[in-house]
Amino acid sequence: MAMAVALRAAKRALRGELRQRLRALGAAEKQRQSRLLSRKVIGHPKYQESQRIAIFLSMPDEIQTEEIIKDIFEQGKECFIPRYKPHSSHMDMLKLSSAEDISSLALTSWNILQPSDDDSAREEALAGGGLDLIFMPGLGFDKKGNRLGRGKGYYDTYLDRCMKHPSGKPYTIALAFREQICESVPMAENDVQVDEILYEDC
Ligand SMILES: Nc1nc2c(c(=O)[nH]1)N(C=O)[C@@H](CNc1ccc(C(=O)N[C@@H](CCC(=O)O)C(=O)O)cc1)CN2
Ligand SMILES: Nc1ncnc2c1ncn2[C@@H]1O[C@H](COP(=O)(O)OP(=O)(O)OP(=O)(O)O)[C@@H](O)[C@H]1O
Ligand SMILES: [Mg+2]
Repeated sequence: MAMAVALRAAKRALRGELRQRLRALGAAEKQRQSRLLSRKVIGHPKYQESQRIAIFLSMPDEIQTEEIIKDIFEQGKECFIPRYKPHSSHMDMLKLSSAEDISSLALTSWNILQPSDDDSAREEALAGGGLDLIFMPGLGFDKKGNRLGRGKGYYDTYLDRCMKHPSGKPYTIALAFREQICESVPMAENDVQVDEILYEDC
C-alpha cells in the first residue's frame, strides 16, 4: 500500500522542523560533535570487526565523515560510497580506492560528491562480497532506531537489496547531531530501522 497521506504529511512537517534546527547549528559546534563521533566510531567493536563499509560523503548539515573515511583506509578496510540516481529511489554503493580518490568525484545538483554515471570501473558492493556495516545519514532519528531521511527512499530501497544478498543484512549505524534526536519519528511499512544511533550523549 502507498504511504498514507497523514504519515507523509507528518514526515514533511518533521523534516521542516529538523532542517530549521540544523540551520541554527554553527560550524564550530558541528565540528565538535563530528570529532567526538569519529572517536566513538573508531573505538566501536562493530566498526573494528567490519571489513567492507559504506559511508556517505557529508553535506554541510550532516556529521562530517572525513576523519572516519581516513581511518577506514588507514585500517586497510574497504570503503563504499553512495551514487544515487535522480528521480528514482535507486542507489548503488561504489568502491572508493583511497581518501584522495574523493577529489576525482563531481558534485551533483544536490551538492553531493559522487562517481559519475559513466564510471563503470568501480565495484558495486552487492556485486561482490556485500557489506558488513553501513553508516546511515538522515535528518532525524528516535531512540528506537526509527529514521527520517531526505524523502527519496534511497537507503530503505538499498537495505532491501542488501537483505537479498547472500552475505545478509549489514549492521547499520546512524551518525547524528544531538539536535537530530526526536521524541518519535513516524515510520511507514517500507522504512527500515537502524541498529544503532551514535550521537553525543548516547
Ligand atoms: N551525504 C549524503 N549523501 C547521500 C544521501 C544523504 O542523505 N547524504 N542520500 C540519502 O538519501 C542519497 C541522496 N539523497 C537525495 C535525496 C533527495 C534528492 C533530491 O532529488 N531532492 C530534490 C528536492 C527534494 C526536496 O527538496 O523535497 C531535488 O534535488 O530536486 C537527491 C538526493 C545518496 N547520497
Ligand atoms: N523498499 C522500498 N522499495 C521501493 N520504494 C520505497 C522503498 N522504501 C521507500 N520507498 C519509497 O520511497 C519514498 C520515500 O520514502 P521515505 O519518505 O521513507 O524516504 P527516506 O527514508 O526519508 O529517504 P532516504 O532513504 O532517501 O534518506 C516513498 O514513496 C516510499 O514509498
Ligand atoms: Mg524511509
